[in-house]
Amino acid sequence: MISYIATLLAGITALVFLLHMFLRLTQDAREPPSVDTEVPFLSVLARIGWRGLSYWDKHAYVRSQLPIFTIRLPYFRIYVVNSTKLIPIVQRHVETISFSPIMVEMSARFMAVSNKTSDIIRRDPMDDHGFVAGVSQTTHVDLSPGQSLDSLNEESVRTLSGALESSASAVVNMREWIDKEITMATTEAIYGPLNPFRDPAVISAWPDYENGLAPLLLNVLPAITARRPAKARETLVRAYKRYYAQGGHLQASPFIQHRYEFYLQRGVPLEDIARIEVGAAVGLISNTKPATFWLLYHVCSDELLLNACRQELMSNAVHTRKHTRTLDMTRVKGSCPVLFSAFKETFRCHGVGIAIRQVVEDDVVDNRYLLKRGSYLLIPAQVQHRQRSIWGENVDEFDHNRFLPDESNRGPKRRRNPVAFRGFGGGATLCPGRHFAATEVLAFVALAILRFDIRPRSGRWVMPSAANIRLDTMFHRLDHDPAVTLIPREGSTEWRVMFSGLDEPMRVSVEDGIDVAE
Ligand code: HEM
Repeated sequence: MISYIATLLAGITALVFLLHMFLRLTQDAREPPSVDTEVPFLSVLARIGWRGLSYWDKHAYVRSQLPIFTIRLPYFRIYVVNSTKLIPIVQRHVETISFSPIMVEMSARFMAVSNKTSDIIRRDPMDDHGFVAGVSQTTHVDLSPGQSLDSLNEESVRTLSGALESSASAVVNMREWIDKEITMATTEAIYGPLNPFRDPAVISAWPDYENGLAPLLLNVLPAITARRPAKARETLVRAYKRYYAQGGHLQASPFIQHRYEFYLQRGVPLEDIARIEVGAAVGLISNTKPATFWLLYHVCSDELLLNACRQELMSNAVHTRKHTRTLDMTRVKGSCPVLFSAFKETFRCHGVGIAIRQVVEDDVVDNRYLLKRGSYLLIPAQVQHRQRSIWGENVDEFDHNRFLPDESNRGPKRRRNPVAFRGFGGGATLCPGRHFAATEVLAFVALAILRFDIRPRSGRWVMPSAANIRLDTMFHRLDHDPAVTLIPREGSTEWRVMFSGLDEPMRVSVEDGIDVAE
């Protein structure tokens, strides 16, 4: 028995020694240092298996304060960028560190397009005239400040305002309520009168699809691991095919029309246009819903913040005429600093997106770190959002005043590094939907708190836990859905919405000049 154990221990020691040798031989000294190498390749696998996606930000960051480090896995490397200084540098290497190859891979897996379309998507992935770059350009144009974005904003806010009209109290599950209204407001604005989300089959298939994105993306034994989401996806694809066949896109927003023309010019068949757009719908609605939930939760659960938001909305953004009140969304966006500060703090505390890129060619960043071709590179937003050196000692608290402009005039403004705010990502893949999403989130919360007292059924607000971070989400997902009572505040008042100024960008990223003064 003793000799058996001794042999086993000797075998394990030899294996660990060999793995260390292999690691040393294959890791270039100029590469970022590798971490979690007690047993090379295996200890990191065990930790990822144990902690899931929270490994990338929580564990890897806590273990290592390195500006950038390497995770060695059996077949590939992952570089994780921690340093705020390195982020803009890495983001400038668009030719060599790119999202395009990942986009190509993802479209084949989770949209399940035909081989023909897969080939079209794969064409020139790194070229400005390639498919991936082309869709991105079209999307950015129609979602940037201008006429197209104005009409999307007006339509979605109008739908929200209609949906939140009520003169009687109601009990709702808060997440379910927000999910439904945000989904309908967004999709009505985007898809127009033949919106596929008017179909109850689409509404009921959506959660299975959205909750199953990770298994669809991973594509390991999909018949077993992704059966439900794949079935839900087919229901959605059928509805989208009907939408295009009936000419729904001809009455839709320029965003949909231009994307449709782009696909047609590239020779994508109708079935696959439907598949691509079902995939794109995730970006349209899946992050706006939890963002709205968390902002409304924080505003309603803090009496001081609630009163401050109501007061500034009433003073700065609401016109009253007899029994009619009009909420001016341009003023909500530009003249309600407390609500806007709470909005950004919500993104700082709950924004958990992990930007993922592939290294397309060997490259050296910041004149010192060698990144090897074929590796992946991650920029976890949570690492930035929890930097004590940037956000201060109260980094772990929700401080709704954190982003208030400095009105104290006590000398020159101290500015925090705005790169550390990554609620909408940054660089070449900065979220093009940020102006639209921000307008919608603020509109929902403003209308909800002006029209209702929102009280938790349990008697007190309890912060929902959101332990699970998932591959497919940019925001904390809730583990349970709190029940609340909506009590109308002014029964006889008629509410309207308007935009007194159009073409207004939202300053929600470093690229927009976000204000993060202290
Ligand atoms: C609160 C809501 C939203 C959040 C938190 C959010 C967050 C993000 C983030 C973090 C990225 C960057 C991903 C990366 O760098 O890898 C991104 C990209 C993107 N988002 Fe959003 N987003 C939201 C709403 C929207 C909406 C409403 C749309 C469309 C109308 C949209 C469309 C996109 C697209 C198309 C990209 C990819 C951009 C590219 O590759 O060029 N997003 N989003």
